Amino acid sequence: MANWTLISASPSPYARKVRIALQEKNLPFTLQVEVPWDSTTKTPQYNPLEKLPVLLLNDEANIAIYESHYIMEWLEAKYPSPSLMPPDLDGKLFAKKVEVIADGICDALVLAFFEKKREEGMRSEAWTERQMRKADGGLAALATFVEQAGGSEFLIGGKLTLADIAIGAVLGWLSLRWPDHQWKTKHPRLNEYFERLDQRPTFANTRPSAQTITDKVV
Ligand SMILES: N[C@@H](CCC(=O)N[C@@H](CS(=O)(=O)O)C(=O)NCC(=O)O)C(=O)O
Repeated sequence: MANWTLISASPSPYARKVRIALQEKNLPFTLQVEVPWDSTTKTPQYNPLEKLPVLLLNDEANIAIYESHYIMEWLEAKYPSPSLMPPDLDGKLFAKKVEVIADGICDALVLAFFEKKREEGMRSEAWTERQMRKADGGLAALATFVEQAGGSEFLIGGKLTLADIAIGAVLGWLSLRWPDHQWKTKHPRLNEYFERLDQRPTFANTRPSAQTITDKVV
């Protein structure tokens, strides 16, 4: 096993999925915490898209794996046990669909977050409303999935999968970055599912925290 490094950011919901998966699969790694929005970040050295998470294999090939859903797929393919995917094809595809929605909520909220950082008079309310609408639609979909799972601890097949990790990551980030968002009130069962999931040790020890962005981003 090479000594792996995960380039992460303290609030990152995308990186948190990978942190949880690496721990659940007992794969040791060093956490390298960065502010990807500052010029100090190392991400451009490894990812042409200049985003984290980036998993550095630090081996002779000096391979960098990036894009969180791809890192999750890569880990599951290379280190299938313990598995973080349902055993059946439809279950696997559903878990990936849940990740698409969870990541999509994050994508929309990141866009809304930076729109709000634009100078007065430069912000587009219509753009922000569009992003918040996508996030609310995604949250409603996740709430429906949780309702359909009938209050079970895990979304699919009675065990932890990618679906739970993706949902836990977005809801943990929402709680940190959008504390006034009313999703907990609007979707109480989704919140109950999240609160229980977030007690799992690999969730409890990867909870997001705020970062200070120094550079002017927008
Ligand atoms: N689709 C990517 C999104 C990753 C992403 O947006 N990362 C942010 C940091 S965080 O939002 O996760 O904290 C980033 O590196 N942004 C820098 C940039 O977009 O230039 C993934 O899933 O890995």
